[in-house]
Amino acid sequence: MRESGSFAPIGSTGMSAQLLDGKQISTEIIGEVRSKVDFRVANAFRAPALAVVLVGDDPASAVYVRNKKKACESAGIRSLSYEFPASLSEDALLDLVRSLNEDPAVDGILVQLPLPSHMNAERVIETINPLKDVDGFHPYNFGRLALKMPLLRPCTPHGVMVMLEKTGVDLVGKDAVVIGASNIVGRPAALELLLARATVTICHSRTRDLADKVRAADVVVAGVGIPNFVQGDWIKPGAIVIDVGINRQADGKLCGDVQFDIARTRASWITPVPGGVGPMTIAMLMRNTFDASVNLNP
Ligand SMILES: Nc1nc(=O)c2c([nH]1)NC[C@@H]1CN(c3ccc(C(=O)N[C@@H](CCC(=O)O)C(=O)O)cc3)C=[N+]21
Repeated sequence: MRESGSFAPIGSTGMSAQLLDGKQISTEIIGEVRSKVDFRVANAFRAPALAVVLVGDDPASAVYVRNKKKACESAGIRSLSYEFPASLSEDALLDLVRSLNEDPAVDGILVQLPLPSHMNAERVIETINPLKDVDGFHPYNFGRLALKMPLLRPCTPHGVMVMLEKTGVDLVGKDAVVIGASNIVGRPAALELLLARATVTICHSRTRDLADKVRAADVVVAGVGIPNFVQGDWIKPGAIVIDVGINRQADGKLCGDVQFDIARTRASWITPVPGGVGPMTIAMLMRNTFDASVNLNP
C-alpha cells in the first residue's frame, strides 16, 4: 500500500514513459557509418571529408562544432574547419563555398547557422552544391523531400524519424502535431512525418487553441526554443513526445521545450534533453556525409 504523501500527481496515469536514448542510438549509427567508411577505405576510396564553416562566435554553435569534430573522428570522416570573425564579408564566404564546391577532396559542406546579420543566409545556402549540402537545407534537397524523393535529408528531422522508428510504433494514419514551422526543424519534420503517412498538423505562433491540438496528438514534435512551452498535461496518455528544443537555462543546464517531468507520466515514449534529438542530429550529419561521398565518388 502507498504511504500517505506519495500519491501520484493529479492527471498522472501512474505510468512512466520509456526514454528514447538519443545518445545511445547516435553512438550505434556512428558505429555503422564507421564500418561503411572502413569498407570503402579498404577498397581504395579515400575517407569522406566534411568542411565545417563557422563565422562569428555564437556560443551554441561552438558546442555543436566541437561535438561534430568528435563524431567525425569516431566515424572515420575527415573534418576540415574554417573559422572566421563575424566581420567576414558575404562575398568572401561565397567565394569559400564556391571553392569547396569545386574541391574534389570535399564531400560535405556545412555552413553553421545563424550567420552574422549582415549576411543573406538563403544566398549562402543556395550557393552550396546540392550534392554536398549535408544539412539538407538547399531548396533542391528540401524540394526533393517535399516531392517524396528525398536525397540529403535535413539532419534534425531525419534524426527524429529514426527515433520514432526505434519505438516500433507504426506511424501510418497517426495524428502528428509539429509545433514550430522553422525551415530547419518544423517544416521539414512535417514533411518527414507526411512521408511516413501520418496525418500532420503544423502549429506556429499564430495557431489558435494549441493545447487542444496537442491533446489530440498521437505524436508531438516540439521545436520552438522556449522552455516548458508544451505543458505536460496537454500530452494525451500514450502519446510519443519528441522534444527538439535545446534551451540553456540561467543555471547553465539544458532543457527542452516540453515540461518533461509531467509529460513523462503520460507519454508512452519521450526524448530527454540533453541526450535526445541533439546527438541524433550529429549522427544524421555523419550519415549524410558518408552518403554524399558515395554519391560523388561512386
Ligand atoms: N548549419 C547548421 N546545421 C545545424 O544542424 C545546426 C546549425 N547550423 N547551427 C546550430 C544548430 C544547433 N545544433 C545542435 C546539434 C546538436 C547538439 C547536441 O549534440 N546537443 C547535445 C549536447 C549539447 C551540450 O552539451 O551543450 C544534446 O542535446 O545532448 C546541439 C546543437 C545544430 N545546429
